[in-house]
Amino acid sequence: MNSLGGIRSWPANWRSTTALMTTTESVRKIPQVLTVAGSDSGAGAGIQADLKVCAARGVYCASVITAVTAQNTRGVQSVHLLPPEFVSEQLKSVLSDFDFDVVKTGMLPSTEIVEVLLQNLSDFPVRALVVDPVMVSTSGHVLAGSSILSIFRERLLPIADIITPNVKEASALLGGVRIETVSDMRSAAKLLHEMGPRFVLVKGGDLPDSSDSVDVYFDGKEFHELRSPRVATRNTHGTGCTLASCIAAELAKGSSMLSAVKVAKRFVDNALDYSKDIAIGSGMQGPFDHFFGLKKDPQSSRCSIFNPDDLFLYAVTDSRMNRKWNRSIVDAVKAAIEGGATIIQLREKEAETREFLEEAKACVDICRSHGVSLLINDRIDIALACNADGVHVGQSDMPVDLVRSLLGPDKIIGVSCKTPEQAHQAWKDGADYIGSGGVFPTNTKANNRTIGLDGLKEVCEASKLPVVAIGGIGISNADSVMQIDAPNLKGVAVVSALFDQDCVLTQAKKLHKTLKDSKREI
Ligand SMILES: Nc1ncnc2c1ncn2[C@@H]1O[C@H](COP(=O)(O)OP(=O)(O)OP(=O)(O)O)[C@@H](O)[C@H]1O
Ligand SMILES: Cc1ncc(CO)c(N)n1
Ligand SMILES: [Mg+2]
Repeated sequence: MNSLGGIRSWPANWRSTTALMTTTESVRKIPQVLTVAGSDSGAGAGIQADLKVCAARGVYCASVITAVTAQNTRGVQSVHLLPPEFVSEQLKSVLSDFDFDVVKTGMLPSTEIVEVLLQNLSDFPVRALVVDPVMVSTSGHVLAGSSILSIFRERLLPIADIITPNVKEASALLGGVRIETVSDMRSAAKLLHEMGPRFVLVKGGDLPDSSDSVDVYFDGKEFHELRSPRVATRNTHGTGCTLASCIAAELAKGSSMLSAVKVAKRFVDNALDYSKDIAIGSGMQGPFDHFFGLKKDPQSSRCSIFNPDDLFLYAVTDSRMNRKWNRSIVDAVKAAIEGGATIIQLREKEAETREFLEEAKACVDICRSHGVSLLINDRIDIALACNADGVHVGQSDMPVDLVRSLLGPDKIIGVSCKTPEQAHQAWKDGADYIGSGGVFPTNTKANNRTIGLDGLKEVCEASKLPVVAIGGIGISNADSVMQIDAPNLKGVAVVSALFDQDCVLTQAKKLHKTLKDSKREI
């Protein structure tokens, strides 16, 4: 938070105390969020959504209620504001007792209620503040009138770490500017950032005529467009509250802001998709199910999300080669990382499951200690069992949308694609990157059609996802691959060039240098 105390080290290395705390025998602190918001009797949005999201993400959530709404899937019938003094009693009660990592605000329906919130936050400083400036429900009902605009602009936004207005709210905060396109959203995010919040996310769920659902994130320097296919469903009641609470929950677990926002967006996508056909209530704004991922352990999720630049030097292991050179997978992986590999994939086609699992666990430990992500080829079961960072699948392996639903929103998924159509499908299905090739002929994969540099370029141009090139790439031709002039081509994946060699470390270093040099030339 900006002026109310708390820490100021966003975004680089902020970690909640919870994430850093070691557990002792008798005390285990779990991440804690406080939501200050309105009650929705239909339980799709407001306090009820916040509680469900935090529970689904493995985070404790306390709730201070600012208003009670009579609301269902048809709309808001009535709103009852709680007396500001009583909101203050609730705030004092929990803030003096709990050790919150993050405070998230939703419906703050009057200036007086914002005043008591500000007073309590200055009495009890918290580590981070997420402000969802709720003003109008998607059904069109006013939840906080224009009287709150000036205190929002002057006193609440400047102390927020992130604000998450939808397009109507962004427009209201900016005095009524028109926001009808993604470019308008970018301009709005920039202007809102000037009001003082450290990060801005303008949500595009309600943007007219867009087939993708696009949110615009601005950190004061760079914009990120977070884009996903729009889910065709009437069950979108509470998406905004869900997104902001999920951001708060991820921050409480120790995520950086951009990771938190990306995971939250994917959480909303997954929940909407999972619940698109459910029927609750008779109106046009149905709620959705936040617990689609109940089977998974949210606490075990990684703190940092996929960084496309990690595809730079992508090392893929091969058991035959390791046997030939008489080295273990673990030694091969260690040497590759020491030589500069930026991501590792274990590709074990013949290994016994038990043996593979043990090796994979050992590799996870090595990779974690070096901050390098580890993916498993094809074997979703092994990836889950060893808590790898993700998987890489081929076109005839398990479908990517199913892999995504099994692994949840925060694992990395890569998919091999030879054509623009496959690349588009990979994006639609929720992959994080594509591997494209074989670029050149290779002995590693027999009978594999090569696509050449032209084919690679065509796939890169069609792909909304970052691309890593694969197939017959080594020190002699890596430069020609990197020179194809595609901004989303992030690196090369290699097998023989590293592992069918006497010294993996030396080859990795050489290849890393080659890639660095060719990057400099581009
Ligand atoms: N049909 C959809 N498919 C995919 N994502 C969606 C859809 N509708 C909304 N979203 C996403 O949900 C999040 C919330 O966006 P939205 O703009 O609807 O917020 P809001 O209007 O504040 O929500 P609420 O409906 O709770 O008032 C955003 O990440 C947005 O992109
Ligand atoms: C109580 C409440 N808060 C927020 C929203 C925004 O969706 C809503 N509809 N109801
Ligand atoms: Mg909406």
